[in-house]
Amino acid sequence: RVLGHCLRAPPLSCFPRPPQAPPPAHSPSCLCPGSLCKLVASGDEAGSEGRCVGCRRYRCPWRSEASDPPGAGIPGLFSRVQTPVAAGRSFSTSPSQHQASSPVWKLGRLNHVAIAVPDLEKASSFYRDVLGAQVSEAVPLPEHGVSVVFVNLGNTKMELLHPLGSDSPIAGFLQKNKAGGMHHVCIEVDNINAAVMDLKKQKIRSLSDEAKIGAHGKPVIFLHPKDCGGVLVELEQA
Ligand SMILES: C[C@@H](C(=O)O)C(=O)SCCNC(=O)CCNC(=O)[C@H](O)C(C)(C)COP(=O)(O)OP(=O)(O)OC[C@H]1O[C@@H](n2cnc3c(N)ncnc32)[C@H](O)[C@@H]1OP(=O)(O)O
Repeated sequence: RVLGHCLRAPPLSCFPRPPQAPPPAHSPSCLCPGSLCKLVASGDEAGSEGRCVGCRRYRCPWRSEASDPPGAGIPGLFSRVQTPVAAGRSFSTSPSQHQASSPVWKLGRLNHVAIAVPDLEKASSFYRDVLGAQVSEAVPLPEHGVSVVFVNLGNTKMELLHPLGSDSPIAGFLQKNKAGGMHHVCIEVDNINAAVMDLKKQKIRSLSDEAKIGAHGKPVIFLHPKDCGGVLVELEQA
């Protein structure tokens, strides 16, 4: 029910399939038949918006690639012109809706989930020694007022944040949340400047005038949690 997940199967079980799997056969967990995909590809099906009705993928293995929209199928990037989830569920998007907004930037993969921690060594030890994750050394980032430890999870990362310096944003957070807790999520975008301009038009406030270089050496910008459903969102240039 989430963009990129199969509607008819447990999430993530539809695609990608194992590399060795023969593509044409129907996956046991995906009920997407080739005929549906062809209808979608030719634009005959209401709500197609260029995606497979069955598995919701632009690059459904059962459909022709001829009608993929620009940018579709780039690993990890979702088109900005995709239908909101609610409309997608009802398959009601018309082609004219699809063309209404130009895709100036695209949302990508989840880069990391950041956790504010009162004790960096204790938190590192939990992820490394108890959960068995691969954990980095602590990295000081004075320009952000934090020390950071990265926990590698394979498909994404966690970022353990501890205050550094006197005016760290994490210090205030930990005053309110003594045991620590989830601080922000970081999502990649393919064009951070276009994203910030577009979001500004939509009255989503950025927390700095321009992007700064973040923990991975790439431009990042934070969006106000009050404009993002109560979640502090960091955008990072992919
Ligand atoms: C290295 C880099 C990277 O990953 O690349 C990083 O992570 S740097 C990570 C550290 N850097 C940042 O966080 C930079 C962006 N953050 C900020 O500018 C600030 O921390 C704000 C998010 C604006 C919060 O500012 P401040 O603490 O001064 O204000 P405040 O405590 O009064 O909070 C204002 C309202 O926002 C809420 N609020 C505060 N922090 C929040 C958070 N992390 N998640 C969700 N809501 C949050 C508060 O509960 C409050 O709501 P109520 O009014 O309802 O009580």
